[in-house]
Amino acid sequence: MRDRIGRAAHDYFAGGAGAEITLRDNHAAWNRIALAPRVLRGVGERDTAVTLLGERRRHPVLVAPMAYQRHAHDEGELAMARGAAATGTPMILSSQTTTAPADVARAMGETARWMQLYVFRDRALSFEIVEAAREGGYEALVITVDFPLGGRRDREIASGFTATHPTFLNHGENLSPDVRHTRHDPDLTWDDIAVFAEASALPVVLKGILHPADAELAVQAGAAGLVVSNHGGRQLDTVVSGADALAPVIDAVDGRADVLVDGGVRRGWDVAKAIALGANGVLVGRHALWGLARGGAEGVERVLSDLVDEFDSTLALLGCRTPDELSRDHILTAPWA
Ligand SMILES: Cc1cc2nc3c(=O)[nH]c(=O)nc-3n(C[C@H](O)[C@H](O)[C@H](O)COP(=O)(O)O)c2cc1C
Ligand SMILES: CC(C)CC(=O)C(=O)O
Repeated sequence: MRDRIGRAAHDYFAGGAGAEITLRDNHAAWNRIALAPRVLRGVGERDTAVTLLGERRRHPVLVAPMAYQRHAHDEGELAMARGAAATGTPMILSSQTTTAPADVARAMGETARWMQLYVFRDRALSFEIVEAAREGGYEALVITVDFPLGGRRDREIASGFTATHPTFLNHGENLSPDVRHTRHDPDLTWDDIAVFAEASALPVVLKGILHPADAELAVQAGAAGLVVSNHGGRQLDTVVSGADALAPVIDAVDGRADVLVDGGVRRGWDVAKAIALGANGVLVGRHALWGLARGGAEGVERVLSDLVDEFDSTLALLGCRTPDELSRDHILTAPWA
């Protein structure tokens, strides 16, 4: 993959904060959960559909927002959108998209798209994103709340990635790590959330919640959903994984908002574990990105359809016909953990 996309882009995509302890743990944490199947339950007829933000979706998987996708493949976000749409997978478009939101919206067709929002010091830039979300028929605004500033990413610093494909916001200038990591508004607080909710007139999802007390504040701030996430291990090293943070957040939210989770999701049984713990949906980041880098839209489609097929067969093997039938009764702390 390094040969295909270059070392700097590879290390930007693959890398995490610090010594990447959290990055490694994100996938390992799913493997610390063991599954406890039930048998003889008549699972011939199954349906992977779930309800997310009040809408019925074919399955619980979404594509996570990821910046600079043209550095992974020439067709960037367009190919990601086509691969996602082919599998009925909602895509969350990054604020740092290298393709115009309107073009991505067209490529998504009937499949849902959500827009991710970074709140910059220059609020006008953020309102441009909100406007693009409205115009492109995006169905939710995903405000990322774990980025007061960029994490210290040793691998990225060592290889010095500079984003050279223009984003729809930066109107052409190259984005060095210094610019990338200091444009965000570090003074953002809970009070600001309502402003963007109002401006967008869209349901708001807060991405980057790990603490149950913050989950409570998110509900009080009017969030329709939240994403339990450590930003793919890219912000603060040694923070808890999404898998481990999930259950306390679900208990705190107590059904008042949708709860999604991300970090290290690669297999159908990872998805099943998230749903069994009580999540409504799961975001997939790098797993989809490597599909894009390997094979464009077809690569994305393959990765996502394999993941959903594997989730479907996991349902059957756990004795469930629908995601609703998954529960904490199906999971144990792994004896090997
Ligand atoms: C290359 C890359 C770029 C990312 N860009 C963004 C972004 O623009 N906005 C955002 O909210 N999260 C961003 N993230 C975080 C992802 O949305 C997601 O939380 C994370 O990748 C999930 O972990 P996983 O890659 O292990 O699936 C990015 C992640 C990666 C790997
Ligand atoms: C441009 C960055 C802010 C995108 C991002 O969220 C990341 O690299 O993790």
